[in-house]
Amino acid sequence: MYKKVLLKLSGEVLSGEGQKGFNLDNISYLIKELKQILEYGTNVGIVIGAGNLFRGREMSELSPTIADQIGMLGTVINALYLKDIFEKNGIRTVIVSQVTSLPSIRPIHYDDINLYFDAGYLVIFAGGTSNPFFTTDTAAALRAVEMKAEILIKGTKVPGVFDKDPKIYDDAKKYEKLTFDEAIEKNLKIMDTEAFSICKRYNMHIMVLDFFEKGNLLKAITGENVGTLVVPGDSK
Ligand SMILES: Nc1ncnc2c1ncn2[C@@H]1O[C@H](COP(=O)(O)OP(=O)(O)OP(=O)(O)O)[C@@H](O)[C@H]1O
Ligand SMILES: O=c1ccn([C@@H]2O[C@H](COP(=O)(O)O)[C@@H](O)[C@H]2O)c(=O)[nH]1
Repeated sequence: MYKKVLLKLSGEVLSGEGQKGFNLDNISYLIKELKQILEYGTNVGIVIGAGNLFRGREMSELSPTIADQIGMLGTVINALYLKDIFEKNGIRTVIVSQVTSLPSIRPIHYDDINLYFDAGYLVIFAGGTSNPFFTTDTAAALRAVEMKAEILIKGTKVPGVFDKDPKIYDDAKKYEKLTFDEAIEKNLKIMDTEAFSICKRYNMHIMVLDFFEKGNLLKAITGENVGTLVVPGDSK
């Protein structure tokens, strides 16, 4: 049973696949899945994407640095939205970020993260890495290492890592397990190379799973590989 995890959620978890904005059915599903693992006393940090609002790469009319800043602010909007809904549902939540000084957002202080967990809070890391040219996958890798998580769980809309994008290729084959080196060499685009590199350097295992499959998160917390594990060394 994992006791401290960083959960990276795609923004589309909040809207539904291919949708924009917020869908309350999706959010109540997220709350149910989260409550199951919080009941076990697992400390949860969340990095939320912003694909339901803005992705820098989709705003080609803008300069990349501006588009990416808008994308990072999208993650802040998602974090605020989630904090309020979580708290209305009994999940005490703190948002930390380096990109804003809004009244409901605290700065990231390493010394405080464990205090929040010890006090029973879920911690949302908003604002990505605070730098353009990155994505929230890289932010998730950084925050997982910073909070000393036991594993980074990427909750997404595909059931794991495949040899090619399963949303495009019907004959894509899923890996049960692979190494960071294999993921980087094969340029598997489920996550950024930067995210794999950080996790490799700091021995942070990753589990990629289909977040839309009921019960997957709880199974992952109990150590069951319900998607694909990305690990250092020999994947056999
Ligand atoms: N080798 C691969 N294995 C699995 N998925 C892959 C692969 N290559 C590309 N993908 C695609 O990567 C996507 C991962 O999406 P992710 O959860 O990171 O959402 P995102 O769109 O980047 O996040 P957000 O919605 O926050 O912007 C999947 O939808 C899948 O189609
Ligand atoms: O460190 C970061 C993280 C994110 N961005 C920008 O935000 C959007 C949304 O993040 P997703 O990971 O795509 O959900 C991303 O497209 C970037 O434009 C960033 O610049 N730096």
